[in-house]
Amino acid sequence: MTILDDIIKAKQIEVDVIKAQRAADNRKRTVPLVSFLDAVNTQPMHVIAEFKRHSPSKGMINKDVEPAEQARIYQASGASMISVLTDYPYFKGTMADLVAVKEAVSLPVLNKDFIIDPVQIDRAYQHGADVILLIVGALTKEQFTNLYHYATAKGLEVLVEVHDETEVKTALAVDAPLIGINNRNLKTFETSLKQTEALAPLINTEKHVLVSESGIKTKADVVQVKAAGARAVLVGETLMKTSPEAMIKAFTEDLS
Ligand SMILES: O=C(O)c1ccccc1NCC(=O)[C@H](O)[C@H](O)COP(=O)(O)O
Repeated sequence: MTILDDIIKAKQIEVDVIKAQRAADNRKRTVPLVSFLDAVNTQPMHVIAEFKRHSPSKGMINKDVEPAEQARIYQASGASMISVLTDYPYFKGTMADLVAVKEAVSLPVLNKDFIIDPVQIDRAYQHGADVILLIVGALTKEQFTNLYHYATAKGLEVLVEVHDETEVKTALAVDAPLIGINNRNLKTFETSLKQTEALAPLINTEKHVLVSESGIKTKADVVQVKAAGARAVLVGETLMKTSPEAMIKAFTEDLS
């Protein structure tokens, strides 16, 4: 059993609750969809800045920071998208965090959660997400393919997260434009940028936008994954713990 197995088990219970409450929740999306992919060729490296209070690997990261304020700082500092973790049991995030962030910024907003059912995609859409995450390793190939097409049919963009060669093939089978390689080993929690270097050659990075996720701490890390073909980095802990202004600036400037 990995932490991902535990999270998915808990998610099934959450999905049952969402389904039970669905009839009472008639929230309509009131905000336009904002594309991440449309702006991807405007600069050599993008920062996807994550609002992440807590994590299974690190425990409490920052309980004091407020989501709308943090998102405004991320946007003003040059981030290209804001990622909001909405899982509560393991990350202490909520859908209210997502709504607060979407209201605070004009950037695209990624709903980072562990999606296993279309009701979660409906919920993300209703709460103003522009992009959702699908973790290939959390789904069967059939589940993944159905959820992928369900989301894109609603106009959402999908960040398809992979951990190994088989999962890369699954992402390529739907021709996913946005593929994230997660550098975190979900058994040991260790992060290694070698994961991006190992899997990137399997992906045509001219055609697919490659995101290197997790464990990005320094400018040297960004330079390393860029050399492997990444066009964006997804950064959580580093931006929640240190000065996000200086970090985002350093991660995006003087790169060609
Ligand atoms: O962060 C964790 O401990 C974690 C554990 C199990 C599943 C997912 C997990 N994190 C989700 C993420 O993908 C990261 O929040 C994201 O890539 C940012 O990572 P970092 O910059 O290392 O905070």
